[in-house]
Amino acid sequence: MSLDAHLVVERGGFRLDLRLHVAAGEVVALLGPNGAGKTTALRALSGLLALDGGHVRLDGEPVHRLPPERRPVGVVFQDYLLFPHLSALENVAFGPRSRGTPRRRAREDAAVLLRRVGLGEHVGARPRELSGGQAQRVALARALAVEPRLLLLDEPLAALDAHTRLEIRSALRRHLADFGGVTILVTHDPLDAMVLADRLVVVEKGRLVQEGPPAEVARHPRTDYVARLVGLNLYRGLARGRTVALNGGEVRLDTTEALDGEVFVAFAPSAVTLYRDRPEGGPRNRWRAPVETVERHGDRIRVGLGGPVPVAADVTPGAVAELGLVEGAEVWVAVETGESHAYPA
Ligand SMILES: Nc1ncnc2c1ncn2[C@@H]1O[C@H](COP(=O)(O)OP(=O)(O)OP(=O)(O)O)[C@@H](O)[C@H]1O
Repeated sequence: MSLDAHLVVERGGFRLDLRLHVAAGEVVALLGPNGAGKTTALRALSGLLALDGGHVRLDGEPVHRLPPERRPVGVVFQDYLLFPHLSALENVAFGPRSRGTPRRRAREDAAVLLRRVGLGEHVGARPRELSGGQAQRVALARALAVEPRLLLLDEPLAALDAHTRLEIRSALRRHLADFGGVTILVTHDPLDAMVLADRLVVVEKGRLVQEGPPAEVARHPRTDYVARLVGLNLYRGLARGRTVALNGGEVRLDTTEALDGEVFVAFAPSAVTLYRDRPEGGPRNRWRAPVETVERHGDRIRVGLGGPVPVAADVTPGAVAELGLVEGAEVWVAVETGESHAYPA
């Protein structure tokens, strides 16, 4: 079971042009900023939007001319779209019923699926009687009930509170591991993507800008969006040996990799140290910058700095007081050489 798709869709001034090749059992997360075309891609795959060009093939068989209800595709929508007047069991049995499965068989299969997602006790419940996490699992069971070859998940955990999200994320991971077809997941949450996906596909302005295993993408972001997503500072600069000139040479960074030419340099906000006074040592990897933002980030404080090379730094709450980190204050920025790495642009 594999997916081979070339999705070309025009919507007003927007054009999606995206190629996707996904192997059986593989989970691909589609990521991208707002308006990048992720939902458009899912809708085109499910058949809710017609293609203006390209194709969708499952196991080599073209399905893009089939109406949505005849495609071997299961969808979990962001808000689940469960039928409010039907029980959990009837919601799950609905798809197979409308595809011609006899009522009794459809209900038996639905009961098995609901047990599998841990809802054996709730088969008779209406959606309003279910918690967010339970409704999410009904939606997943409903998508799996049509025995899809392609499973599409649109922000499947977005409607859940943080605690439930954690629990459902691990449950979803187990269900996806058992699913033999192709899964495509749209999410804004980097953690969902990192935990659930085998491969990330990043889309910006309707085009693929980067793809790869989550760890690889996280280590080597190629766009500002990806860098922000994985919480790294990212720059383009000119490398000569182990030194990279940023912003035309005003700021120089030493890196562990020796390279020549255009490179990306990435480092985590935790690799940045702030000082009130000029730190000792040579001229590299330190510069003066104004504080622009100060925000809580987990148990650290993330400080946004302007100046020649805008940078995010993570410091302790104590450092904020000690260094007087308020908007407009000027500090010295130093980047730990061993923690910044460079790779060809
Ligand atoms: N019904 C529509 N008619 C015309 N253009 C649309 C329509 N829906 C979306 N678009 C345009 O298509 C583009 C892609 O939208 P899409 O919803 O696919 O993005 P997305 O990546 O899913 O964004 P988000 O993360 O905000 O959900 C946007 O630029 C949007 O303006």
